[in-house]
Amino acid sequence: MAEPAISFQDVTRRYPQKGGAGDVVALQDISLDVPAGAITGIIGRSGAGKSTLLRMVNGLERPSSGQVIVAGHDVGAASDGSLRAIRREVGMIFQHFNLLSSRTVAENIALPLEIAGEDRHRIAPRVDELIDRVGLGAQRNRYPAELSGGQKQRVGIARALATGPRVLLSDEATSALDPDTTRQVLDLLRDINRDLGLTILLITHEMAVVRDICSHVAVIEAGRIVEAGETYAVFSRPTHPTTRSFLQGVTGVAVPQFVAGQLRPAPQAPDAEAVLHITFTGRHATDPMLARLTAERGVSVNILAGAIEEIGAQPFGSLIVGIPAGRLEESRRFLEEHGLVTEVLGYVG
Ligand SMILES: Nc1ncnc2c1ncn2[C@@H]1O[C@H](COP(=O)(O)OP(=O)(O)OP(=O)(O)O)[C@@H](O)[C@H]1O
Repeated sequence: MAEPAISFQDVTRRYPQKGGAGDVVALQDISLDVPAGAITGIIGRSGAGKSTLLRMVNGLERPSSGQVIVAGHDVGAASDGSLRAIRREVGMIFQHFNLLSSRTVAENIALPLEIAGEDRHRIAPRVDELIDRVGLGAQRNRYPAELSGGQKQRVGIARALATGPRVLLSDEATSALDPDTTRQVLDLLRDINRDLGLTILLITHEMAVVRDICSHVAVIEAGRIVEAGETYAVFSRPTHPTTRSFLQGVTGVAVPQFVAGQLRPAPQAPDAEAVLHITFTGRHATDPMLARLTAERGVSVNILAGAIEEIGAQPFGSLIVGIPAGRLEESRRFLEEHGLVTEVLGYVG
């Protein structure tokens, strides 16, 4: 396998509390490889440790123990000089854009080049190229106050790309934007990833962002990574309750209210129905397996909720169905043998 762009190795970060009340453990024993050239999402709730993790990549935070390796450098152990070199390799964009209000679009984008001591004559053409890249030709000489949120984030992206980094960090970059603008900014990030081969590591609390652009995902909860892998695999077979709860919002299916109120952990009556969550993935996503279950095995299937969507370019379907409890095991075996993933949510009756 190719060398990861970023490697977190047994990283722990503690913050001492005032008054000697013991340490806050923001991150604990984090080990994670971020593949080069991919878009990786770290998803977690507020306070889970996302920002702390992201800020370690450019040395804004240092681990209490463990190592963060970026492009072969141990960031936590880096001297000020090598930290400057690492930061040229790592761009960052922010939820609230962090633009300088007294500078125009072009001047904001030029800033990192000026700081890096780039030759004046080389700055102008580079800024033009970046403005083109993010589609802000008409806004070149405007000030941040004259821009929409989406335009401001485009400036942020152009500025982050100015020094030609290999890694782009995104700190909730679309959280302050409306859904349409979010879509456009995510599309831009995906184009940049594809065209420049840039590694993107983003943090978010929205699974829709992960679904839409991340090839890899890690779920963080109370300072620990509870699940990680390729997005499609994690969406297909989530193993941790936190992942499942994040997925509920984006896979479009929830147990309907009239069923949820009656669900029990075990069947009570001889004619009870089992409520089954079925995930259809990859080449099986559009197979008519439920029709075959009925036709070939004579099992009646009661569809309660369902949706089919795309993750990456692959179809992904979720259905919630009712099946006679007495036929449950046989039906699950049939569906699983044909590549579907099933989970029993409970019983009605
Ligand atoms: N400088 C600090 N001093 C003390 N505690 C801190 C410090 N920075 C972060 N923490 C604590 O570490 C934990 C993780 O914080 P972090 O900001 O990384 O979470 P997060 O997932 O990014 O949350 P959010 O989505 O709300 O920004 C929290 O309990 C937070 O209170």
